[in-house]
Amino acid sequence: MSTSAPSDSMMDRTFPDPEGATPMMAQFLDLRAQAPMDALLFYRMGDFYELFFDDAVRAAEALDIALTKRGEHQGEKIAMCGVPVHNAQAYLSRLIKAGFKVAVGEQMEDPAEAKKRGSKSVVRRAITRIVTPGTLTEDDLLDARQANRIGALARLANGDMALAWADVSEGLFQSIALPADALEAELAALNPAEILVADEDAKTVSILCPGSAVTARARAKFDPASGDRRLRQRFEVQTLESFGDFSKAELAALGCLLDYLELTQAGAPAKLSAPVSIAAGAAMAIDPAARVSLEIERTMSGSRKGSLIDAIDETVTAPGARLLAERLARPAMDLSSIHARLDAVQFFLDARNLRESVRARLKRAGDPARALSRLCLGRGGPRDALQLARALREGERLNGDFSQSPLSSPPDAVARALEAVSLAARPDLAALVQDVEWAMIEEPPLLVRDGGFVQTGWAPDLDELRKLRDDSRRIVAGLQKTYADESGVAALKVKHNNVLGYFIEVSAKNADALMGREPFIHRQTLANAVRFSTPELGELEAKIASAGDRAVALELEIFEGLRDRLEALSGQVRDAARALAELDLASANAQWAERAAATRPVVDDSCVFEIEAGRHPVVENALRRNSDGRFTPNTCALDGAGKAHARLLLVTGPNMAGKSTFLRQNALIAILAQAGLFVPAGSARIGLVDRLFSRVGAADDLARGRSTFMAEMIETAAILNQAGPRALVILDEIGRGTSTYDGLSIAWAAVEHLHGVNRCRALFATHYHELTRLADELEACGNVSLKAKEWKGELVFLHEVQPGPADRSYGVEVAKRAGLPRAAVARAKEILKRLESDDAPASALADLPLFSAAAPEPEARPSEVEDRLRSIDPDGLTPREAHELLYALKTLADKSG
Ligand SMILES: Nc1ncnc2c1ncn2[C@@H]1O[C@H](COP(=O)(O)OP(=O)(O)OP(=O)(O)O)[C@@H](O)[C@H]1O
Repeated sequence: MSTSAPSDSMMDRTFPDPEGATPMMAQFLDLRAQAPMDALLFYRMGDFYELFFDDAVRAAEALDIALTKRGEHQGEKIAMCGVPVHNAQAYLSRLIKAGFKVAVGEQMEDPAEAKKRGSKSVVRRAITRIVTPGTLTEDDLLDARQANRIGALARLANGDMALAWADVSEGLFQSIALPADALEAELAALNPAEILVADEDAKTVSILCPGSAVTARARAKFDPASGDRRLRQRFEVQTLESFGDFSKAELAALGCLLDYLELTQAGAPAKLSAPVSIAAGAAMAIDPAARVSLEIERTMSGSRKGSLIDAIDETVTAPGARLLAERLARPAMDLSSIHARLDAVQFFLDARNLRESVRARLKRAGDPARALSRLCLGRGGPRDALQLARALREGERLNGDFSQSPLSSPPDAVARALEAVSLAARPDLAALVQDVEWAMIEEPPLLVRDGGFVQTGWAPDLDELRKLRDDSRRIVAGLQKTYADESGVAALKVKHNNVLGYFIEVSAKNADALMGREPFIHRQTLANAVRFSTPELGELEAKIASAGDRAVALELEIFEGLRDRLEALSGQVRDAARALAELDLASANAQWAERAAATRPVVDDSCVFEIEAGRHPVVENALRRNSDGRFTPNTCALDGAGKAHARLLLVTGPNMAGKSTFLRQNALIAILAQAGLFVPAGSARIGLVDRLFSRVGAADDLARGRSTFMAEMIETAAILNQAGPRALVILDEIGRGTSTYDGLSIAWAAVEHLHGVNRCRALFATHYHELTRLADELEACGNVSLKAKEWKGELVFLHEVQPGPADRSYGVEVAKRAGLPRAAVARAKEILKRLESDDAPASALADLPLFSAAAPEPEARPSEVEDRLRSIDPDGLTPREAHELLYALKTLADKSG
């Protein structure tokens, strides 16, 4: 989602002043002045949201709806467009996706109320919400399996930085103080839908976060002291110390974020958990290039299909899937939590029956965290409340399943999650769940507005009103027969509409039978029908309407009561929702481990990286799907200390032999292991990796005006400057985008630097065979290569990693496989032979005759005359044009002649 397009030009807009405006237009302009300039204003008028002036022009274009005019203001017609309220969500969604924000101006009173103040008075309206990409809660505006984060980046005058973020749909509220070199990695991990920055940082951040809507805020909004005050007020504490130790920059970022959330929710602020400060270094830092090239959450082309997460995700709930994404975005650095998560997966792998019952129960649990947020924001309906109760009920049943299981007690992480979903330990919540389940019908409506969701038997008063309403309706239905008998018009019908209420309708030819006769009162004559009312129908109408209204009001009251109780227990509900997601993720990873023969990694504080029979889950899946044979597992052994194994391995081998796959699979295994998940390998031992760098696959970074080579060098520079001894570095063919000698020298120097200065674990794939000599000179540098062999003149890749360097590169054979014309392949072989036979390649090239024996056969190409002839449409030519064309063709033929 990119918002830069609309929002850039939105800030420069102006709206007319209210001088001489009609009362309604004056009210519109007043609301318009209150709404942020970068938002469109939806102005509620009955069943429509109307947009005026520049808002209307932009919305009509973005939504492809009619732009009309309505009255005049200061002598100019007012542009207008509108969207129906009942369908507003769909339009909102399109506008948000197109990068707009929308301020919603609602009617705050019944039009009848306004009339009481005088016939000219305008219905009171107020902005109740500003819909922005980062503050959505509605299911149909959100991706169920993806978190929706809003971030705020504070940069203080002394250079200190912090990032704060919230997930309004889940209530999460966190911050982290950032060293400058961690900014890019943190932003990439967060991947916010919207990010708030000070005006002057907006440009830079929109480059760093190309997928996020960047909202510029005044620098004054990032003030640590007012942030501190705002937070204390909001969370009703004297000091924030009990929540953690926040840096000034964190207070500035959290404060700005809270201010914006309050602004956008217009006085009904999102229910947020108390802020949590995340320690810098608590997660493995993954640089943005690595995140993209490893295709963790989505592929380079942007789809989830084909990504790591898509290959391993076996979760059965959306919150479980979001938790998986969160774990992969921030693999942990804390050994005890990694081990606890792995214990949970191991438990579910062993306890197959329990795993199945957990998964079956969770499938019914839905998305309680998002339902709770909607309810707390006053946007939730009966369906949300019931879904939430059902989720909590399933949690309770899970406790029952576990207590009946003959297995030994579950590991800590599972036991804690079970405790968090135990209703037995929470009597208030248990009572509430029971009440919601009782009060609601089996399939309640989405919205609370029209009632009809409270179960018969729950509230006697409600039943009474409904009975009154239904009895009256039955009497009305009975009256049709009575009136037909009385009037002798068998075809007489009792009908209902909003203008007349209940009425009698007869055809024009039967009207005389009722006209002027008691109790019938003539009301309307239409072309084919005549309508009558009776006092009795009028009375029943009033009774039904008032009983119906009172019944709906009572249902709303019941709903509000349940909602208030849920809100009061929101902390417990949120913990339970999180625990259900934990159970989903652990059991899902066990499910995947069983299917994909993944194993439990050993993660410790050593510096080794020992993967035996490792696989790339995505490539393996693709091979299986296309029946392209089996994935060849490969072993990788590194040791940061340079003792047990090499610290840096040079990986050589032909193109297409599997070098990039080998590099990537090892990086992915490190991420999975520290995320607390099983890994696709025979066995794995991983000493904690604090930073993962990867430069695999060249890509232009046109947004930043960088060529492929420049982008590659910037990323390589970042690695050489930042990688510490705990880092894992994956480098693929650096130096390729420049001349051979330049490239080779850069690659050479990079290997030496990584080996001697960074002293980190590294895999370095290269086409420069000269580099493999470095293994003899550097004490902790080794060679591995991917096997290939020639068989009956064809190249066969074995995809097998073996010790030692590759003997040659086979590039020309790969080109042949790719379909390079035969003549070009022959020519390439010829050139290669010369180059390989000579020590000085430049002179070898100079010797090569420009048109050698292997000169390519000219390929038959259509002549210019033929091309021209093909482009002619004979039926479309006038005789004169045809004549001229004939001459033109003749000239062409003579020229090429
Ligand atoms: N271990 C493996 N087992 C089976 N097939 C593999 C394996 N590794 C790679 N392949 C197959 O080979 C293809 C090419 O792999 P990869 O891109 O890793 O080669 P490469 O050596 O990096 O090539 P280049 O040097 O051209 O970038 C993959 O798409 C996959 O189909």
